[in-house]
Amino acid sequence: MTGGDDFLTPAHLGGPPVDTDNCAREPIHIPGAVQPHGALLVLRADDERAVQVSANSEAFVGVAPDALLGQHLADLVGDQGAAALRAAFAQAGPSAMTLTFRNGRTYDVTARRDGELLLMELEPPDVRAGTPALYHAIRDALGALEHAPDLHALLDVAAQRVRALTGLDRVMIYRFAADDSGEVVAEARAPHLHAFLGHRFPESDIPRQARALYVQHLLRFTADAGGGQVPLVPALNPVTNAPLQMGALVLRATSPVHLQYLRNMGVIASMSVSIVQDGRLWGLIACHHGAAHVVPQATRDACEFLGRVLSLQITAKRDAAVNAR
Ligand SMILES: C=CC1=C(C)/C(=C/C2=[NH+]C(=C\c3[nH]c(/C=C4\NC(=O)[C@@H](C)\C4=C/C)c(C)c3CCC(=O)O)/C(CCC(=O)O)=C2C)NC1=O
Repeated sequence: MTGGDDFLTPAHLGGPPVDTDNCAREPIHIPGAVQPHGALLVLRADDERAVQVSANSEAFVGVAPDALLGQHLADLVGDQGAAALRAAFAQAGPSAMTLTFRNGRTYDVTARRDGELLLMELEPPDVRAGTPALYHAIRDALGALEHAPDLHALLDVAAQRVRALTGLDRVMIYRFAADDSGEVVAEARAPHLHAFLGHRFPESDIPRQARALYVQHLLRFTADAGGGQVPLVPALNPVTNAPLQMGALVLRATSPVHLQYLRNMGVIASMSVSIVQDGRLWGLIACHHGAAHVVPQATRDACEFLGRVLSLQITAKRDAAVNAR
């Protein structure tokens, strides 16, 4: 996804307010801000020096943006950390690691290269990362998905297992119809919550640019729908002279329109994992929580993995049903 004339100018660059008439053109991939539970550092690949950072950098790495811009990778994480990051930046996709910064603080870091830029997303470390309990939960979920007898049972199992893995209040399987409206076709929820199962929602609830982004990037997460957002400094990336492309970033600030939608539903934290079939968004694993909550990196990665397995199993169940005729 790029900027282009089919998107509005971002609000932080003087664009118009987003409303129900133009929200399908909201440039959600270039919000120019991150969610406050993490921090973003962007370095130029050529010289490994910081060129754009989130305004909350001092709270994370102990250096305010003005002093941080221009600093070298090794200044931030030492030579050993820099070597680990170089190996990560050389990978095709994102790499997850835990690093201790020069100020003595340790973070879960998601590192990736995007063209001429090196991106580092910092989040508070996850105590469950790499624990046997997480691996057992993933392995058990895999087995349950593979042994589901039909599509209906498969979707129920997926909702139950993601809820068990994350501890979120509600996990739904949301299936898109041909007209891109959708229906909640499976649900695992806390007993005190009313059911969304069987409810249908209009196409506009997940507009076209969001659906397009979600085919490319399989997981998005909002830790606190009332938590505000932290701008990038400077607003435009000095290497590209354009807004930073943030569609792949888990810290990407969520559309304010969607944040209002979540608050109206009494939902404070939200996560969804794409279910993709034949290159099209078949549906979502849509998760809600009634309080601000950070789903840790390792748990998010496990949910994204289960989403990929679910997509494959849906294909397998569909093909089995066709062959059984
Ligand atoms: C139980 C049913 C149920 C439904 C149907 C549901 C919808 C839903 N909307 C989502 C995203 C967005 N919606 C809008 C815009 C609008 N939404 C509207 O209703 C109108 C007012 C509107 C504009 C006029 C935008 C810009 C985004 C992109 C946000 C971003 O990625 O930055 C997501 C994925 C994100 C997530 O996981 O929370 C979900 C899962 N979530 C549920 O639980």
